[in-house]
Amino acid sequence: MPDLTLTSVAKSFGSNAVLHDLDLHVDEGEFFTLLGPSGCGKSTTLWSIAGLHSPDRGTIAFGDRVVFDGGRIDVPPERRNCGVVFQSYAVWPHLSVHDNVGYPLKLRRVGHAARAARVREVLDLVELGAYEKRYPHELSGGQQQRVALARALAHQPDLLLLDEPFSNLDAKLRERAREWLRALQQRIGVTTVFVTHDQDEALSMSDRLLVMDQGRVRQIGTPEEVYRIPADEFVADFVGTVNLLSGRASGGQVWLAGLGQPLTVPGAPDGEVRLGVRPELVVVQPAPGAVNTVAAKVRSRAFLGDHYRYVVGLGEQDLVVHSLAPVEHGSELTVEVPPGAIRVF
Ligand SMILES: Nc1ncnc2c1ncn2[C@@H]1O[C@H](COP(=O)(O)OP(=O)(O)OP(=O)(O)O)[C@@H](O)[C@H]1O
Repeated sequence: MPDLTLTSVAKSFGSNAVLHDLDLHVDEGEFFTLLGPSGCGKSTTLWSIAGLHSPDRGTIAFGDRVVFDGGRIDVPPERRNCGVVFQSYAVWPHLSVHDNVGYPLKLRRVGHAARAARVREVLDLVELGAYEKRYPHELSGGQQQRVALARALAHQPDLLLLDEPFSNLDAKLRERAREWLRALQQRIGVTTVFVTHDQDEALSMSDRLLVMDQGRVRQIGTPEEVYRIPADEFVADFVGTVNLLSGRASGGQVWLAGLGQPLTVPGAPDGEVRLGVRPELVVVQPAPGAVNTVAAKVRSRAFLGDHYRYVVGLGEQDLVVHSLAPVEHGSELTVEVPPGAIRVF
């Protein structure tokens, strides 16, 4: 399986500049996710890799095979050897499961016997071995989506490209489909680029992910890196929930408006600062002697099954806190904002 490299890829549609000199590298066999809000350019990136869009500039290479280089090289999609699955599975309604999956092989003039054997092999891989003779309307949404995946894998693609493949599935099915697809990808080891705007999907499935905003890379990292050490406010806010607090720093102490005591924030540069704090890292009812303990009033409380979500007043700002500890609405409590839980932006 080749790796994938995009260098300075730029793309505009008319006056709308969609990709700005995008650089990315996907390792061999890696599950790499493009994550970002609607319209940020994820699909345009994926389509450029597949050869369905021609960028204005830049290079795209699969291993050492350059498939796009400015105006000089532009290998057509059918010769890039990608397997692509779109949001709408686009299985052909008039073809049986067998013929849908065998179609890319037929295009490549694979003989009848070899084709039938490979179709059986990939249908077994996606656990649809018993459905070969059925037609798409006789399958559930999840099964149709697996037919689309089998079709994308039939010709042993160099790269698997998935554009929001789960968005038509309901929440429960989507969760199962994630685990199943990730396990399958690991088993066959195909280099995969996955597009989603769903942070849970990106965090739970990826080896690494790229957070994108308006056609630019905000951060590339493992799920843990992106969640725990977000590069900026945008990433912190887009991936997970974060409290963004404004304050004034002086000598490693940050004063928040309306709070009668500073928070200790080692390394905070003097002047106006923005702090990011994950709700689950705030401690309710801290141990005696803890640093950064403050009195806070519970402004709202919601029970979410596996934890409570509180909004507490921290000076003039709100702080969202996730905790297992039951506390009454309106009560005064002490919370701890550990220095290690604070990111300075
Ligand atoms: N064929 C096209 N012609 C003109 N503009 C396009 C075309 N395809 C995409 N765009 C524009 O490019 C921008 C990026 O679109 P793209 O589909 O890549 O975003 P996305 O991040 O995949 O969004 P979504 O999650 O909604 O699919 C949008 O402003 C979109 O309107």
